[in-house]
Amino acid sequence: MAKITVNKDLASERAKCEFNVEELTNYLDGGRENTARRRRMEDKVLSVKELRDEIPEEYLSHKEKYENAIRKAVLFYKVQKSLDDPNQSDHERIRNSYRSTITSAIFKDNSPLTLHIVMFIPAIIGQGNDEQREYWLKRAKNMEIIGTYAQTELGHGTFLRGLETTATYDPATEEFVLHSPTLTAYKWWPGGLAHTANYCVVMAILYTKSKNCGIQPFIVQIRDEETHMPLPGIKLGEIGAKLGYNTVNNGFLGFDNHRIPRDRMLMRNAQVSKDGTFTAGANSKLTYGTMVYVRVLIVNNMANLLAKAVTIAIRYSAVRRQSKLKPEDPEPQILDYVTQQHKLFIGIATSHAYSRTALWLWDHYAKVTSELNAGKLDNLPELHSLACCLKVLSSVDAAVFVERSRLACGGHGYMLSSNLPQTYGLVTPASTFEGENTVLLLQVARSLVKAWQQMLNGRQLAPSMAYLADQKQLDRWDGSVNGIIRAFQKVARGKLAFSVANFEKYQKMGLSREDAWNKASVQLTAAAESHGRAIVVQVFKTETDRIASSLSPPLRKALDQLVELFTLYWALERLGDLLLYSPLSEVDVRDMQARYEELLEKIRPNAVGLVDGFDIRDEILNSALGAYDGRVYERLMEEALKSPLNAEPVNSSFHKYLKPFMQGKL
Ligand SMILES: CCCCCCCCCCCCCCCCCCC/C=C/C(=O)SCCNC(=O)CCNC(=O)[C@H](O)C(C)(C)COP(=O)(O)OP(=O)(O)OC[C@H]1O[C@@H](n2cnc3c(N)ncnc32)[C@H](O)[C@@H]1OP(=O)(O)O
Ligand SMILES: Cc1cc2nc3c(=O)[nH]c(=O)nc-3n(C[C@H](O)[C@H](O)[C@H](O)COP(=O)(O)OP(=O)(O)OC[C@H]3O[C@@H](n4cnc5c(N)ncnc54)[C@H](O)[C@@H]3O)c2cc1C
Repeated sequence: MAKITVNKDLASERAKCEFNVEELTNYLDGGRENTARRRRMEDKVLSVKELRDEIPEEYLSHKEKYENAIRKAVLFYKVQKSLDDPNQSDHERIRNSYRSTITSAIFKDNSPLTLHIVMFIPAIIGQGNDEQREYWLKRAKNMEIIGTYAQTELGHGTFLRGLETTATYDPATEEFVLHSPTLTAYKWWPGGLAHTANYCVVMAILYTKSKNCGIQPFIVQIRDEETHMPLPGIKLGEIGAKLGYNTVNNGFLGFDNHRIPRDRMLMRNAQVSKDGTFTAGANSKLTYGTMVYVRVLIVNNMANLLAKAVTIAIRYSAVRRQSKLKPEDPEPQILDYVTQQHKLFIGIATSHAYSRTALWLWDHYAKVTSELNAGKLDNLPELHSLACCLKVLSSVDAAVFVERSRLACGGHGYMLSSNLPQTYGLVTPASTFEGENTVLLLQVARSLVKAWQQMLNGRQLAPSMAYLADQKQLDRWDGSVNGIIRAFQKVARGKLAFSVANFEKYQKMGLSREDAWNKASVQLTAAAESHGRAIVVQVFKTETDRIASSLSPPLRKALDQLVELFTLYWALERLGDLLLYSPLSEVDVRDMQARYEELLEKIRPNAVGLVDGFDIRDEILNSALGAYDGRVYERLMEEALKSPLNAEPVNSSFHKYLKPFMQGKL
């Protein structure tokens, strides 16, 4: 293997690191064997040269980007399949891949098959009865058919009960008639729907015996399996260029009285019999299960995308020298500016926080799902609330800290060759898709208000809300991590109590329950956000303590510093709340600020080691600024030279427009 020359600043950063980077990687992967397995997979995928782009994607046309993405998606799927361990259960396969970011090496803007894997197959698993699973899963998993999840419409994304697509049962032919009565009823957004999928799970309002039976899932063929032409009665297309996700092939879909057989309604929960009799499921919200699943996955996805962005920004900050700290000294590495450390170290800590939280949530999801399969529904509301609030917080934080990583790279962060703009394009839609964040916070608030009433009635609360029942005030400020976690719980409790009081006050003032809720909703969403913060700091601390106990002291120390930094960062961000709801004094604030600055200083020598520990390969980072060797300027120039405009010294537009214009001839 050719020896790589590493930028000397990066090399000296690596020499300074106080812990063993490989040990950190193994910790993040969940063990040495998992690291080895992940690397083997990456080696294998990256050895396929056809999966690499000859021309940077950004110089392709919209159409070429899609065609190139499909070419790679097919090949990538085959390589992945050849590495698959058939003995793993679906649950193990997903859990074991939580650190896999190899997809990013192939697609800068995500794959057109994402929705097939992430929603179509899970919808069949979650919504299909045994017979339907048997038939459709085999076809979907073998890629004999490609599907997506078609729920959102041009007129409605959030309000599912307001969807306009109808599925009307016709007992005479034992068929459902799918129809889009208006333009706003067109399905709009589903990934892969435009030109990739030939099937989809369509969420539509079921009518049988002239009754609205609510939203139900239907598996619908939309294109011919041979010719790929849209079937009669189906209008399909692409929705156009977007901020990101441009290779995901998001599409639109309209139905003109399109008929499908009765057995195409996914009938795990609710059923329609041959004569049109509707049997409701145990809980109508089980129909929303696919969304809960994806919300859980998003938390992990956010942690991985943030790890990528912060790796790029930290390495760049070690290489980049700018300005002067002291007049007599040379220009320092920008990583030596404490403001730069403040911008970036929180990104490292946040990626760890959500990576831990995602695993914790995934295990909780798996437990509740197996209960649901056994007919026990008691823990569904808590799971829904947790998935909503952790999806919201992880997506908001990832978007903020990815963008901050980009800004921290100055002008070069604006270059597509840094891969930071595209990474932002991948994190920011997560605040919208799978439930718009404000709307999901209102769902969390709804569950908190309910819990509050249960507490007042002396009933036991779900574990993640149990802290609400602790009525004891904090008698003194405890600035330890555990002390701050308790203070965050007091903040969440206090804000909830305040918003419930206002909600009730508005009703007493004569507002209807709905109007009072709307009027109190800014406070309610703030209480929901605080509840989420309390959960994340607590899970981050307890899970790190639990898993890191057997690590070497230097690594343990570095992880404890990240947990403390994360906790202090949010305490300082939420000073107003803490001053209102905890016995925090001005002196305590000064102490916290001093400790925060001390932590930045302690983390500084380990910063490069910490991001190296994420072990994200250059091919996955795809960044001129973030490569392992730190050849930032050389790579920026190499990438610049790939611009098609640099292929010729004089562009034809000079002779056509500029020259006549400058010579007054145009
Ligand atoms: C660590 C392990 C991970 C490993 C990872 C492995 C690697 C794998 C690769 C992963 C890649 C990751 C992902 C990245 C790519 C993602 C691509 C995504 C593309 C996007 C797709 C989409 O966006 S699909 C469309 C999504 N749409 C939405 O989310 C719509 C949002 N709207 C709603 O959900 C609802 O309308 C609503 C909840 C806002 C309101 O519904 P409704 O009006 O019907 O209800 P109410 O408000 O009246 O509430 C009634 C009652 O129901 C309860 N409830 C609501 N929802 C649920 C639910 N889902 N489950 C359970 N209960 C629910 C609600 O709380 C109320 O209860 P009450 O008791 O009455 O209070
Ligand atoms: C990249 C991307 C990929 C997507 N992929 C898919 C897909 O594969 N399949 C699919 O079906 N959908 C998909 N979607 C659609 C996505 O799920 C919706 O955009 C999302 O659910 C939000 O709905 P909306 O766009 O209708 O927003 P709206 O609900 O119209 O939201 C607009 C504003 O109104 C506010 N608002 C709405 N309702 C309330 C309320 N009750 N209280 C307070 N405020 C409210 C929101 O907070 C927001 O500020 C995708 C979207 C994106 C961006």
